[in-house]
Amino acid sequence: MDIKGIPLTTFATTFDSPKEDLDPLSAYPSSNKKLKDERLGLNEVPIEATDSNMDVSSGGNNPVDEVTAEGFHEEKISSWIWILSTVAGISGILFGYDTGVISGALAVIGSDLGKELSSKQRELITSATPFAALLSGITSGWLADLLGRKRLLMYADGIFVLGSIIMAVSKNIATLVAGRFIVGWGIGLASLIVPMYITELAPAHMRGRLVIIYVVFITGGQLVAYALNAAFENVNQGWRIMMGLGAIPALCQLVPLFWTPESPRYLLKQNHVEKVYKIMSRIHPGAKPGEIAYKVTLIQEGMNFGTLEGNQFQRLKYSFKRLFSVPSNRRSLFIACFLQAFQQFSGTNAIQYFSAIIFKSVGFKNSIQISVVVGATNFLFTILAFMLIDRIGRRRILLCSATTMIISLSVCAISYHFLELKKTAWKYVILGSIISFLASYAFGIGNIPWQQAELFPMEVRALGTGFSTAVNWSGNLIVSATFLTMMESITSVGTFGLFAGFCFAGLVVCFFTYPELAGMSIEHISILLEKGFWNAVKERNSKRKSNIKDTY
Ligand SMILES: O[C@H]1[C@H](O)[C@@H](O)[C@H](O)[C@@H](O)[C@H]1O
Repeated sequence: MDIKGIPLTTFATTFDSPKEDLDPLSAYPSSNKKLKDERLGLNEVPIEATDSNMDVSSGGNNPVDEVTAEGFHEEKISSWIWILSTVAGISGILFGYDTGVISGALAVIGSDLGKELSSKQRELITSATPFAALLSGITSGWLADLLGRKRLLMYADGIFVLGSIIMAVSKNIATLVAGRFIVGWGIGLASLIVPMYITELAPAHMRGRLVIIYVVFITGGQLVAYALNAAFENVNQGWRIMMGLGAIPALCQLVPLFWTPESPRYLLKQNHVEKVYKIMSRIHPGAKPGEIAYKVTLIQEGMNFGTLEGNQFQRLKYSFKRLFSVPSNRRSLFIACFLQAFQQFSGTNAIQYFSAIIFKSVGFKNSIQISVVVGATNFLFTILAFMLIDRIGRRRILLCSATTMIISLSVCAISYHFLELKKTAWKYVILGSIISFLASYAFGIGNIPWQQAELFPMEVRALGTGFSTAVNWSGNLIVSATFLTMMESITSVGTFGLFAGFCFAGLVVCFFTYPELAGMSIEHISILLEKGFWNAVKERNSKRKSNIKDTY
């Protein structure tokens, strides 16, 4: 038996393990911890050919002996990985579009649903989407393990289409709320699955960029929505078109999804080794068959196989137990949830969703057009993060961007103080500080929390990211539902000052708990977190100084 011409015994002879001799994926018997750690790069030595990893049977010409940790970085990666990440990322358009379009739609809906909308009804229509996303995030993690990432994404598209149609044809408030709820359910599902799917597919050194594709689509979707809000401002029943348009990206994604493969890590969990082998060979066209088998082995070793036996309920129970009982999993959960909370409590969506109202209230006449500029800033700086994240690293980007967010929000709060003293020129400082806040936000905390799946080992990944996705949507709901009330009760100075305070707390916590994860294989991250937050941070800082890279 062999895989693509590589005798499976190649790997068995490597480790002298008669028990596992027919399975390349058992090339690293768990008992041989030192050797396994070395092969996984945990002993911080580049993997080099030694007598013990040479294939004697192939006359010492084993492709494995040419594999070094550095070698994985320099090999050719096919453009297919970009196509797959882009197809998955399209869900981001739906997320961004549906969260961005509502403010414009509510502004023009008038009495089209029978009578003028009250504030309570507006709130209900707005919050139905984040509320449903929160519920689906928290309840659907296990579905990603049961049905697979790809299939669930296809269901999410079906849900989007249904929700968009219901919203477009709604005749009363209840139907519109139902449509918004259905769309929100799809958004919650997609925001759970897409980052996980891309993370599980991506080679370590480009994972940051590939996951950000999703956020580029989110912010792109928001920008399109703000532009349409401005364009449809005076169109009779135009809000129906705006809502219905959401179905188009969903349909555009559904078609190519039929040809998209399932996540290799999910397939491995289902024991579809041959399929994984094919996917990996396509992603790494330059790699030799032995190198591919080696990569697969590394992934499988890190996935802790055999622990997810039993029926669905037992597995869920097991995952749940492991998530909360294993210290490194708890740390992963803390970081993932904290980053999502930091993102939302920075006040970003209060500013984005209500930007037209904010700018109108400080004295700008063309406030809807200015909110398009706000959306464009978010989009452009997400693209900048996309270009730089794998080079600069997540931690450095995060700490820098959080610092400029704090400064921008503080300047904004101070400017409101002077504006209240009737010094109207300060409105330009408010505009500048809000744009600078969003630029810094988009460059760092706007995208890094969506790297969440890399924090969790396979056995708890779906559940863990389900929780952190739910934190994102709860934060979104709380901040957007309380922003206007806060502006009234604690004033604009107090509100922006409070967001600056949240960001300061976020910066401090990230400094002590969030290690640099760029370039690490996802199987290593939880092993790193076993050492504790601060030790992990220190270890990765010193590793980056000595420029030690990781394998796939
Ligand atoms: O990462 C995204 C992005 O930053 C969006 O602009 C924001 O509206 C979302 O809430 C956030 O999750």
